[in-house]
Amino acid sequence: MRDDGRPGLDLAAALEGIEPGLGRRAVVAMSGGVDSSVTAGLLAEAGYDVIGLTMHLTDHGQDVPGGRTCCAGQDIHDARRVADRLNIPHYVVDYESTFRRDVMDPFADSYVSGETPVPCVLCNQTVKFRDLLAAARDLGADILATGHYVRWRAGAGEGDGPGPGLWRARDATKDQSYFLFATTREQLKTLRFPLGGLDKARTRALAERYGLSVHDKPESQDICFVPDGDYARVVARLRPGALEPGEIVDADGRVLGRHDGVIHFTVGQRRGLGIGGTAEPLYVIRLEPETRRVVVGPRDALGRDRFSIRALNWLGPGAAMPADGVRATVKIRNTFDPVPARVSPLDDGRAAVTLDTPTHGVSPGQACVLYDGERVLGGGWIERDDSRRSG
Ligand SMILES: Nc1ncnc2c1ncn2[C@@H]1O[C@H](COP(=O)(O)OP(=O)(O)OP(=O)(O)O)[C@@H](O)[C@H]1O
Repeated sequence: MRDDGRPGLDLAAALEGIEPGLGRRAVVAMSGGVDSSVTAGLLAEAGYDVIGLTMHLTDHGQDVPGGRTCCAGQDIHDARRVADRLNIPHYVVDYESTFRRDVMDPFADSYVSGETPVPCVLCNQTVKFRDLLAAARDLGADILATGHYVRWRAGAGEGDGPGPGLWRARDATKDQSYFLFATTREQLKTLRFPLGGLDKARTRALAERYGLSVHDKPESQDICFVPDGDYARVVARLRPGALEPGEIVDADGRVLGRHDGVIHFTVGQRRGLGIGGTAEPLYVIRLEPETRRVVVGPRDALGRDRFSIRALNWLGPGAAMPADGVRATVKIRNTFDPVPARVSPLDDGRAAVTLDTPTHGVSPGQACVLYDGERVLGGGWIERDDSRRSG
């Protein structure tokens, strides 16, 4: 493949990791954004017979001024224009009810139960890599590609795990591996992520090179169905009973104030507690939805070095996590740097995580993703620690 000579645009690097298409069929999940549009362009250029699929997921947030919603009218229109420009067929699939059932409802229930969920993982796990993957196979696809920034590599043979694995994106600032930890090996056999070796500037340069109108489209929001960031409003709409008031207490159970619903809080939060006048700043230490209590304390009380995770998905060497556990670096939030830990398997697909040093911000419902350097070893969901209760 040639480089077109523009500064910073190395097409050979962009196509690294993409097997030659040779007329094989690729379905591309096209959101109407620049990333998946360039993914489609790259695969067409690599010789694939490309079909674009856009999922209609929700029109939630349409009423929010300036909000870009996923899969709403404008995005479908953009995806269609890109497909026209690339001269590939494009279809829209309606997954609104499954998105509601498998992503939005669990998102709301998770907040109601005092957790801080990561709906993008659920969306990848269910809507994209279960339903869309099945649709792609029905269309005769050899591969399903998305515009996620993560690197896919075929298994390197013995000792390296039975099948393909995931590595962090070359561009650390765009890396989406945290949101993809739950992808199974079976799904990975068909999935490809052609942007894993690119940075965003190169992706935009490629979009221009392909003449795509979306080349300067703004980045999408963190959570596509909460375009203005007001997740509590979305939860309240889905679960009208969730806005029950309660008490803000310290670790000894002393009442310091009142709140209008645990869904407004997340572990580690400092702002918006509405309890001024304390000697030192207070943080949310724990949420107790059963009693509708928000437990607060000094920053020191936030530090935790042990917790458990559930629904462990293993992508490291071997078929499962070694029985005596692994050393890994673990990311407990997408925005946090990985920290060193020991992770040991428990029963029922759970694992015990022991951090080398206590860390702030361990939050039930968030994903804990395990890495060996750049390689994703897998991950699970952080569980609530029910051994601690306010007095
Ligand atoms: N509604 C959709 N229909 C089809 N595919 C989608 C849709 N939403 C997301 N995807 C796929 O999932 C990938 C990651 O989604 P994410 O919401 O993180 O978008 P993004 O990183 O902003 O990418 P893009 O620029 O393509 O929108 C997209 O690149 C695309 O391949």
